Amino acid sequence: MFAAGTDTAYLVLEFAMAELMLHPEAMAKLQHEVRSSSIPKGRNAINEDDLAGMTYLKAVIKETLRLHPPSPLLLPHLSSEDCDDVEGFRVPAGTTVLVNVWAIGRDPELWDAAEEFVPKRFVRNNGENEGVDFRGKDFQLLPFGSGRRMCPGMNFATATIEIMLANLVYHFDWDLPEGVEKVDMAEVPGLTVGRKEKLLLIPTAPGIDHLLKGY
Ligand code: HEM
Repeated sequence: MFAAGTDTAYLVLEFAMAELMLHPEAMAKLQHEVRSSSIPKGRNAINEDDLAGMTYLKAVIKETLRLHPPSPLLLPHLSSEDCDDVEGFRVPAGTTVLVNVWAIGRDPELWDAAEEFVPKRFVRNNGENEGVDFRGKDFQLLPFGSGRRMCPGMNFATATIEIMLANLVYHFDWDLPEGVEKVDMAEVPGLTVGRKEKLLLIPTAPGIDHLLKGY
């Protein structure tokens, strides 16, 4: 499960990079936030200590998890008691229940511009992160599930994705390979959903001034 969880974190990272390639204004905003952070002298990579103020980075990851939850139906659950009325349905004890968090994340009754990648929906006017979170309390955003069986790797996974994404956009600018016009967002359905095509991108170092500023 540990290896599977780590692979899942890479899936999210790949979807985040793909969405950022499709939305250059979001990539520019993220790079601005990450490259404006002050990294202590003698260190040239972003680490966990630098992430606290990076609200847009966190919003990009939340928005990626909203549109691309890697486990779109969570794991199967079993109802332990009779539930007489769930939106007009009776669910007897012992029923296998699948929760479609992919559909909930794209429900236009719950989200404005539900199909669009809009990270700033998770940033408040004062620059802090918007209250809706994926920690299992807000039922419109459940990429890690909710309750007793929710993902125990959530904090590890999000910290890993934040650090990897921050460093990728801090150190490099990214382009599509020659001849490729647009990132293909086709997905492979399954218990976990990944991208159909591998994401191929070309990194270029944008000048190293921002890396050297601490030296
Ligand atoms: C972005 C990355 C990840 C996502 C989106 C994710 C999502 C999930 C989901 C949806 C579940 C099922 C929850 C439910 O059915 O209510 C789950 C279970 C689980 N996850 Fe993760 N996971 C991630 C990373 C990780 C990592 C890194 C680890 C381990 C270090 C991990 C360990 C587990 C375990 C052990 C369970 C089973 C918990 C149980 O059945 O009680 N996951 N995860």
